[in-house]
Amino acid sequence: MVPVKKSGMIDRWVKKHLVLYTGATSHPFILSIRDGTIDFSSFKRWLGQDYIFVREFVPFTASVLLKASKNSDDSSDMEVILSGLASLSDEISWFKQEAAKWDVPLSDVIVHKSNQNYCRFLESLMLPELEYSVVVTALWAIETVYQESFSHCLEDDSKTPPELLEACKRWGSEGFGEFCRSLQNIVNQCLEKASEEELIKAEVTFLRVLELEIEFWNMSQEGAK
Ligand SMILES: Cc1ncc(CNC=O)c(N)n1
Repeated sequence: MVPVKKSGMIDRWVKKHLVLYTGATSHPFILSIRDGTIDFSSFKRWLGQDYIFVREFVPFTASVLLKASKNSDDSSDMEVILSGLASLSDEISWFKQEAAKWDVPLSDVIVHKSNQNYCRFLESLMLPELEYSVVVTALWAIETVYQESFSHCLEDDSKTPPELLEACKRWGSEGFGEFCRSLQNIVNQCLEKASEEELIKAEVTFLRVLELEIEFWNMSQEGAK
């Protein structure tokens, strides 16, 4: 049997699933920020819901860190994931400040169904039996969707409202892009060593993240349904 070449798996998956990937990274919600037509009530809805999501994302990232420390032979994996985890502390403070600025009461946000589904998915990935290769793929995908999305709002010809620039820079800037590329290298290395079964699980997980991200943007744009 001819062995399947597995290097650069992420690039290949992105190409293979380009329609879904673009659906998540150039969603109408993001395009409405980019062209300045966004309805601020949508932004406020996103803000309140994303704060809830990020609070759940902290233990998820911690669980990936734990698996990196046990499973990876490369200690730099742990350092990259730790830096991501550490930056979430600042991110939570930013959400609180931003919410105060926009009069979004974070204490009584009603968790929307799409957000609940996403948080439940994160919980399922925290189970100890889930392989490091699968969960680090999810981490990469979750971070990269935000990176690519918000970077569109910083492009030269974008008309992003000044009030939203800080949010866009948080994820769209070069620094966060560098972090996502480091994650991508980790994932590619991991997948080179993964079994065929793990590869399939990781690809399915990648696709599920894209779907959940699209649903999250839909919810932000369309409101409670
Ligand atoms: C729904 C969603 N996906 C990805 C991110 C980015 N990661 C951490 O902030 C996020 N904040 N929210």
